[in-house]
Amino acid sequence: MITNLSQRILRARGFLAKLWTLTKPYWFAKDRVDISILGRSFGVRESWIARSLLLLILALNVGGVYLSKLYNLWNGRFFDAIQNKNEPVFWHELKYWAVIATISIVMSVYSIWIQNFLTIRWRRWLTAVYFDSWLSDKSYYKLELNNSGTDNPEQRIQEDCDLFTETTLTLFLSFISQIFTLITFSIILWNLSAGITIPVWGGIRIPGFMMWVAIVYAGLGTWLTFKIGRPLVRINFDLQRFGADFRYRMTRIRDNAESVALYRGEQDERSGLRSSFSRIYDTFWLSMMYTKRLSWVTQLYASLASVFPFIVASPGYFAGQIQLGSLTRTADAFGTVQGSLSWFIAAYGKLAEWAAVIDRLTSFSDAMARTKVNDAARNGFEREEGSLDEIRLDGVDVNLPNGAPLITGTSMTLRRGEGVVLTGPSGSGKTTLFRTLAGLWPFGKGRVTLPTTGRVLFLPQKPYLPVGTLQHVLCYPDSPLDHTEADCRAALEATDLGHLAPRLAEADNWPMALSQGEQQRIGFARALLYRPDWVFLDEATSALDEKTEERMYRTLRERLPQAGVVSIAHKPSVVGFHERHIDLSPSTHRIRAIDEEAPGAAE
Ligand SMILES: Nc1ncnc2c1ncn2[C@@H]1O[C@H](COP(=O)(O)OP(=O)(O)OP(=O)(O)O)[C@@H](O)[C@H]1O
Repeated sequence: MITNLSQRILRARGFLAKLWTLTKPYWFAKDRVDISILGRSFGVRESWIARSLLLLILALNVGGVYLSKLYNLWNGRFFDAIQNKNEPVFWHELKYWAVIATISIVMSVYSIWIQNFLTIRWRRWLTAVYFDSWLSDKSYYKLELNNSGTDNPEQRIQEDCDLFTETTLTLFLSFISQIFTLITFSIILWNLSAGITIPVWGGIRIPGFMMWVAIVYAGLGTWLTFKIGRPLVRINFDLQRFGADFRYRMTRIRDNAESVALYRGEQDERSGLRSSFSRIYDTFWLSMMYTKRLSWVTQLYASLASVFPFIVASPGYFAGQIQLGSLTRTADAFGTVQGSLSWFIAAYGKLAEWAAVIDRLTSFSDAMARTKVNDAARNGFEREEGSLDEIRLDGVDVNLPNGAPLITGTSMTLRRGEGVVLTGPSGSGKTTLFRTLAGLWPFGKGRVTLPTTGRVLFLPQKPYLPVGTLQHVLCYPDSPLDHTEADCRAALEATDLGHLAPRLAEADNWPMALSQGEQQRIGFARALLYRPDWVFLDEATSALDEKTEERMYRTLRERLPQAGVVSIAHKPSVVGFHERHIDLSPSTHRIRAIDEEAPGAAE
């Protein structure tokens, strides 16, 4: 479903096609949700709920237009009563007004409430589509690896999904309601125009005269707005992007607070933040300039609109052709028709922002879809499904993204239950070989045979500690509910972290609260809980003293005797904890694997 959306957006050409591909799936979504009515629960399609809510809002809007029509008629009666000094009718009409106003207020309040309810449902759905797509097939990783040019996915998922759903509904509903208004009031204005004669050449009568004036007036305003305001679309796009970049810089500082503090990097960060904000500042200036130009037009247009119908219709009034009530009704109807025809002008700012949001969301989907397509096409490795007990590399070349060779012609067999250590100079490609085994690295060729079943755990030098309680951190990537508190305590004890056991239920900023060595031992504790069939350790004991390192490896091997243990290490001490040693060292201009125990296995 998710990938489908991205693929469809990728194929869609043109703004409207992209808009439709982005909008349609929710309104036809097959997902079912439970709703509870009078204590009974029903499973209903999300799309049916969405359509029903939309219909309800439309019905309220049509009701609102009908009330405006009643108000227009009331306007005529009310001002005629004033002109005729008819006090009883005046008070009667005021009571009538109070009823219309009350109904109108109740309808508006509920229309807004239901619209908000629909917006948050749609936003929840779309946001889930985006974060599912971002998390699936490791897109979040590949987008960064491929340097896809997609900036700040988190902003697109959080802010753009919000803006898209809210603005689409607001614009659509206001557009539809303006169409209803336009039809209703065009008829009124057309009929009222019948009484108006243009005082030239002895008086000319043009059917629907005021209606034509409104069309010309609104057409002129729309054309001017479009001409002047067009650059605002691009400017809004940039403003959102620069805002997200600025926020991201600060997030990086927070995430690396300790390093920045130790380096005393505040000066550099400050100038980075300044220069990042200066882009926002400069772009905002541009936005101000165009908004000012646009405001000249829209303000003049709006001001003129309030007196314009009086000016055009006044000759009829002064000539005694129409009453004061008809004049005010004509002005009201003209204002409403012209207001509907000027929808584009009023909505221009929002439309510009909306176009930018659609562009950002669709380009994000494009990038995800492309990553998935390209990854499949570019991945030169032949991946074969093997038994749980063996991992094999046959004639594997690992390249850099630019195609330069990193490891060439490597063949090796890793067996479950055995410990293998990979060593080699810094930059020789050890971590990249791990990435290849994890299916993250697409650049290269050769046959990689991996088990399809079983559990695999990678322990990097700096383990990832998610936000949450210590138990959550410890159990990751399992759920904290998958392991009992007693198991977690035992895992902590086994990895010399017993002092943390009382804090299992505590939520803290764990990357800050734990030392590097403690974080690495959390990795080992995880392995004990996760019980993988294969464990890959990438310098996972670099921060540990030799004794602790030995204890960790011994515990790991004793507690998980069936697991294949594959380590990358620079420290010579680690070699002794493994049965085999593979050296990834440069030989002439190439880097190749030498399997010490099975020299024939290496090319
Ligand atoms: N995403 C990437 N894009 C471009 N080059 C990369 C990327 N990742 C790694 N490299 C390059 O690949 C080479 C091997 O990196 P790798 O991390 O595999 O080395 P390593 O042997 O694990 O090094 P170390 O022992 O220092 O950790 C390095 O020259 C590195 O710059």
